[in-house]
Amino acid sequence: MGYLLALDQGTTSSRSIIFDSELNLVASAQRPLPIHTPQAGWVEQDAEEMWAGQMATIQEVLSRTGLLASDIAAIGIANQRETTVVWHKKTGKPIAPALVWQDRRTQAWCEAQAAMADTVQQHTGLRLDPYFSASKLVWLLEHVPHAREWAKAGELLFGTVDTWLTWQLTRGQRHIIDVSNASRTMLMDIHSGTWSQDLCTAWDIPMGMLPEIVPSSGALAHTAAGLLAAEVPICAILGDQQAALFGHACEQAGMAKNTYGTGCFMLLNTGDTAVQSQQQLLSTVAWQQHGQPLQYALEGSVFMAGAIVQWLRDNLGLIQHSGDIEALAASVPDNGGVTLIPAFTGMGAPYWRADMRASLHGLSRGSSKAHIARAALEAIALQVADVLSAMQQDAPQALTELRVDGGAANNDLLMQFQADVLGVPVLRPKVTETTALGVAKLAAMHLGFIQAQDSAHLWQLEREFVPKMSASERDSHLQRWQRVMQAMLPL
Ligand SMILES: Nc1ncnc2c1ncn2[C@@H]1O[C@H](COP(=O)(O)OP(=O)(O)O)[C@@H](O)[C@H]1O
Ligand SMILES: O=P(O)(O)OC[C@H](O)CO
Repeated sequence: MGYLLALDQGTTSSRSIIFDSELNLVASAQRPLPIHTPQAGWVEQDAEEMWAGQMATIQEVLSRTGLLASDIAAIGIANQRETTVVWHKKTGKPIAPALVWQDRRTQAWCEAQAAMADTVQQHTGLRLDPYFSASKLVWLLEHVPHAREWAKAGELLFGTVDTWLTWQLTRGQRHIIDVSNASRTMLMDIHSGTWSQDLCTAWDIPMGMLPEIVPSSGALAHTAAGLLAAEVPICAILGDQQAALFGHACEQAGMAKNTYGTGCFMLLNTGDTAVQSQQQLLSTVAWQQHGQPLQYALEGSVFMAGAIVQWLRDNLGLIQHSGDIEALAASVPDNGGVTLIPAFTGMGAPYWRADMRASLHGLSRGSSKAHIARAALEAIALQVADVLSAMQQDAPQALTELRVDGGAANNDLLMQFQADVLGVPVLRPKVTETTALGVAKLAAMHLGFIQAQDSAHLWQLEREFVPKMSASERDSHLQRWQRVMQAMLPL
């Protein structure tokens, strides 16, 4: 008894991580999660494969530690957000593959809804964009044969990945979504934390298929009898980026983190105020602890970060492993004039151009794969610089540090360049499983293992990257990036 099991269901992999009651990391298990791109702009995952992989990691981490299910005091779930699953209530079978957050097939639908953009922003804090679940849900209702008729008859259920995992963990007893995940559907009123009847009516979405919105912590559910050797309570659920914000102990307004995973997600805690962005950023629910008011964040979402490295690895074969990019990029002193605009799935914040596609600029006869590798890492950091600059206009308190995590945050060259182009120290913690730590901590707080005032001490610095670049060099990087970006924006 007394251990916490965090499920971190990301786009790249499913992970299960066990922490002890003081939140020391005990063990973890990981399974890659395949991604399918059957058409340009389409990005899918198999929801059943996702669940099977997640369950396998639970069993693996338990058997590796020798712990029993009865030793686990609580499960916390952190998940890739927006990804949309629709399944049959009776059989639990998905009606189609999960439409992943990166999927852009609903671009035309979003364009057709343009007149609703302001209403959407006022109600949900979001931009009308294919990124969010609502357009994906409408697409499934319109394109899967019989889907709308089944949905109207109450035979289908919708969920984001937390809903799907909880449904599986409880063997269909609980159909719930935590409020942070619900805030990413483009169907929730961000101020009240309830489903927007107006938006559901406008888009003909039967509200009966929507899950119950619950706080991010509490006695939310428990695993079904027979699934594990004991029934384990589920005490915390958060979208993975909100979980990382919590894991970084950014619990006070004004604190920010950036996660470098498949995409990059910078979140700034704005306390109990849902800031209406003037800079094309998103307003989102950070979390709601049991019995507490909603807390909010401003978010800049970048669609391609570590995924650029995966593209260089899998599509171009420039490297064998993601981690190899650092040595390749470090083998040249600079980018040799090469700029990569990574709009593989359009550009997210602050551009929001679903119609844009990626390009390589400034290639010469002397350009090598090392220059492209360097341009790729720089593109990750420069997108983050764009987001930070937008954020500072919305919430003008100066950011004095940036806490980082995610797979690509292990790349020292990238982190140094990030500190250089931001002009702000970049702080990498000892526990880089920040997402898992965040949701485990939220569960631990609910159980009383951890007190709010102890939270900050759980975050420990591993390395600080101090800006070293001269102001003129920084300006020249930022200006060149902007010049190329503006030139590549479709008319
Ligand atoms: N050393 C590295 N340098 C750059 N990118 C990396 C490195 N290691 C991993 N990555 C990238 O990080 C991503 C995986 O990070 P992770 O935080 O596990 O992502 P997610 O939570 O989205 O599944 C992959 O896209 C991978 O290419
Ligand atoms: O899979 P990740 O960790 O890159 O996170 C995906 C985000 O939640 C998408 O909004």
